[in-house]
Amino acid sequence: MNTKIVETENVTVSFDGFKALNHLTFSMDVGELRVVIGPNGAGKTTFLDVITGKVQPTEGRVLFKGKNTKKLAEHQIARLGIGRKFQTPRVYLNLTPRENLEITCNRRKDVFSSLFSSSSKDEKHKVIGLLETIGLSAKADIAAGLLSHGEKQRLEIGMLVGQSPDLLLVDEPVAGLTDEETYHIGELLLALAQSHSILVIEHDMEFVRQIARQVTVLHEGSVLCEGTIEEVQNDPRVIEVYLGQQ
Ligand SMILES: Nc1ncnc2c1ncn2[C@@H]1O[C@H](COP(=O)(O)OP(=O)(O)OP(=O)(O)O)[C@@H](O)[C@H]1O
Repeated sequence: MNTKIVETENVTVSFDGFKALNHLTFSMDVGELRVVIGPNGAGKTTFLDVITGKVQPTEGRVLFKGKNTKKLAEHQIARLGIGRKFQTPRVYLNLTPRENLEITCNRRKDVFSSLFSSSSKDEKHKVIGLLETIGLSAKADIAAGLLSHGEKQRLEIGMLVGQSPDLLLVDEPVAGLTDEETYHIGELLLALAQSHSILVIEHDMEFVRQIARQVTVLHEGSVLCEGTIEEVQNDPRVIEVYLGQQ
């Protein structure tokens, strides 16, 4: 059995000759929670784009659960078991959190049949469990548009989890959140990490300290260093290119 959930081997992504990723070799284990940090322009978003197939490597290869994703379209890679959370929440604001979750737990149906056909008992239980996990049971039946920014972020994370992905990619989930909301997102990711592989990109070092086990630092499209948060924070190279500027 392959113990790696995702691997990039010597991946380069060139945009008109500029290398956004430069011979990037990275891997993470099944079940791991990994945080990726790095200065602006280090290649963090491109790194997620190359994993999801939004961008093709110019050189090198990407493996998901041991399978080379080269020939696959973005939606096919998603179906292999990757859920991606973008920076801004993408939830249906006119629907309630419960309805938002019902739609995503039931991906084979379209939005209308999900809403107007009765869900099975199992689906209803799954949604109730997810509402609890994301801490929105008390707000399950109000319009999602009335939720705070942090609650919307938690709802979207719940929607991704409802699709039962093997790997969750989470891009800067706490940008623009209050300290309290940031803490809630951290606790949620830690709870989800007990049963999912999660890769988080983040700038907020307080948040990184809350959730991080293993940290990867990207710089100029390559891995600058990897280690525990203490190791990374004390690495002179990281202080020079990143932490010293914060
Ligand atoms: N489609 C593109 N065409 C040309 N250059 C690009 C493209 N996408 C990204 N780049 C460049 O590649 C480099 C890496 O970008 P990327 O967005 O991956 O960095 P990042 O680490 O996510 O930065 P930030 O922290 O600011 O979001 C940047 O210099 C960016 O300008």
